[in-house]
Amino acid sequence: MNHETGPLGMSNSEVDLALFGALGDLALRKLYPALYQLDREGLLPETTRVLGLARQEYDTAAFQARVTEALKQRVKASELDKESLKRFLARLDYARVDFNQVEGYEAIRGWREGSPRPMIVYLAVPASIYGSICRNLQASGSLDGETRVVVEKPIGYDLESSQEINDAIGEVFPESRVYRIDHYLGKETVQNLIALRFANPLFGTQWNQNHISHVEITVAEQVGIEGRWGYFDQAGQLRDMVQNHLLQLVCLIAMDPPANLDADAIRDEKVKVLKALKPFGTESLGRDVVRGQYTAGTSGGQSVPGYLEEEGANTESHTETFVAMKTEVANWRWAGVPFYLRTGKRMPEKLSQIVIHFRQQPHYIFDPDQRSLAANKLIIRLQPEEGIALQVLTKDSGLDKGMRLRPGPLHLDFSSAFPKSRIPDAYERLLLEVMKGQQYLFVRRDEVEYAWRWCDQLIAAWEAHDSPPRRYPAGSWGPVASIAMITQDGRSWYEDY
Ligand SMILES: NC(=O)C1=CN([C@@H]2O[C@H](COP(=O)(O)OP(=O)(O)OC[C@H]3O[C@@H](n4cnc5c(N)ncnc54)[C@H](OP(=O)(O)O)[C@@H]3O)[C@@H](O)[C@H]2O)C=CC1
Ligand SMILES: O=C1O[C@H](COP(=O)(O)O)[C@@H](O)[C@H](O)[C@H]1O
Repeated sequence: MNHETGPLGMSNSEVDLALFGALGDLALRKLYPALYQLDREGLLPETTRVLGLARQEYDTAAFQARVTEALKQRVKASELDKESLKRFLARLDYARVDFNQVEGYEAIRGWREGSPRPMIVYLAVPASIYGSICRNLQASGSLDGETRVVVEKPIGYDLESSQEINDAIGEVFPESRVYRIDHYLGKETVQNLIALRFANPLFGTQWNQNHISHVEITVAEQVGIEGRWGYFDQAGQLRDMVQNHLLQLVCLIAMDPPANLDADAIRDEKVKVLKALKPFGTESLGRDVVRGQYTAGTSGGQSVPGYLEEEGANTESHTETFVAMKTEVANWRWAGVPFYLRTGKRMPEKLSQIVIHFRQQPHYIFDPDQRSLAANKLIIRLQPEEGIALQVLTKDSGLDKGMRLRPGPLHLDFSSAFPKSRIPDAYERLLLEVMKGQQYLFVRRDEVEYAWRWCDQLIAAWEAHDSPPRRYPAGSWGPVASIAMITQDGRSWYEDY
C-alpha cells in the first residue's frame, strides 16, 4: 500500500467514516460498492472503519447482510471475491439513530472512543436535515478540529435555501472541512479535461473564441425518474442536472488556467466562469431555451409510461424532464461562442459527451462540396466508453479519389488504451480524495451559489411565462424544438463518435 504519511505518523487516508443514511438508495447503490472497490484495490488502510447510521431496527450482522446483498447487485461477480468481501464487511458497524434526536449521537462517541484517526461524516440524507445533524454532532461532543463533512447535491432548491443550508453547515464546519459532492467531478474523463487542456500546448493555444466556433454538451439519460417522483417533481431537470453537473462541465471547459492544482486555485477560476454566464432575457428565453416532458414511449425495447403516468404522479405537473439551451460565457476568451447544453431523462441511450467544434480554416482550397466537413472536432466522451477523439481530415486513399477529404478520428479509448486498468466509479475517486483531505474535486460554497443565481433567474422567467413543457416520446432525443434551436444557427447536435 502506498499512503502518504500525515500527522501522528498515520497515513493521510486513515479515517473513521460515519455514514448517515446508511440504508438509503445512495449508500446502497453507490457508496458501499465504491468503498468495497477501494478496499479490494488495497486503497483503504487496514484501520479504516465505517459506522452505518439509520433509523431502522438492524444489528451489525443484519446490516452487513444488507450491504452484502447490495454489493451482489452492483459489483460484477468476477470482482466480488470472498476474501475481499470478508475484509470489507469486518470494517462495518451499525447504530440505530434518529438524526433529529441528539441523544442517539452517543453511539458515535462510543464507536470513536480512543480512535486517533480523523472522522469523516458523510451525510447521505436529504439536505433539509444537514443543519440538524451538524448541530447534533456538535452538541453531542462528537466532533474535533479535524472532522470533515461530506454533503450531497442538491444543496437547496434555489439560492436562498442553499444559503440557509450552507449557513447551518458553516456554523459547525469551516469551509476547509466541507466536501460538497458533484459526482461528475469524480468521473475519469472529466478529470482528464483538466489534463487535456492544461498539459497539452496543442489545445492550450487554441482554446478560445479565435479558434473554437461552438461547444456542445449532451447529458442524456436512458432512465426515467426511477421511483423518485416526490423529489424529482419539486426539482425538474434544470435543478437536478444543469445547476450542478452541466454547469460544472461548462466551468471545466471554459475556465482560465489555474495558477496550480490547489483546490482554491481551480475553484477561483470556476467561479469566474459562473459569474460570466449570460442571463436569459425575454427574447432569448423563447429562442434559446427548450423545456420538455416525456410521454409514454419505449426504452431499451420495452414500453414505458410517460412522466405524468409514473407512480405517484400529479397529472397537472409542468415539471421539465428535459432542457436544451444555448448560453454564452460572456468574457474575453469566449465572447460570441455559443455553448449548447441539453440533458433529459428517457432518451434513447445513456450518453454524456462534450464536443468542441473548432473553426474552419480562413481560406479553403478543397472540393467546395466538402466544405461542411472542414472543421476539427474534439469529442470528449464521459460515458459510456470513456474516451477522447479528435476528428481530423485526411486525404481519402485510392488512386481515383484525387484530393478528396475524409474525416476520421484520432481516438483514445480508455478501456482499450489502458486495458488492464478498470475505470473507477466517480464515488471511488471522491471518497479517496476526502480521505486524503484534498478538496479540488469538491464544490466550494460560492460555486453553488453563483450556479443557483443563474438558474434562479431562468426559473423566474419560466414561472412568469408559465407555459407547459413541450412533449417528447420516451426513447426520443427530446422535443423537436430542441433540434430547431440549434439548426436555426446552421448547426446540428453531433451524433457520431
Ligand atoms: N440516490 C441517488 O442516486 C442520489 C442521491 N443524492 C443525494 O443523496 C442524499 C441521499 O439520497 P438517497 O439515498 O436517495 O435518499 P434515501 O431517502 O434513499 O435515503 C436517506 C436515508 O436517510 C435516512 N433518514 C432520513 N431521515 C432520517 C432521520 N431523521 N433519522 C434517521 N435516518 C434518517 C433514511 O431512513 P428511512 O429509510 O428510514 O427514511 C434513509 O436511510 C440526498 O441528499 C440526495 O439528494 C445525490 C445524487 C444521486
Ligand atoms: O445527480 C444525479 O445524477 C444522475 C445521473 O448520474 P449519472 O452518473 O448516471 O450520469 C441522475 O439520474 C439523477 O437524477 C441526478 O440526481
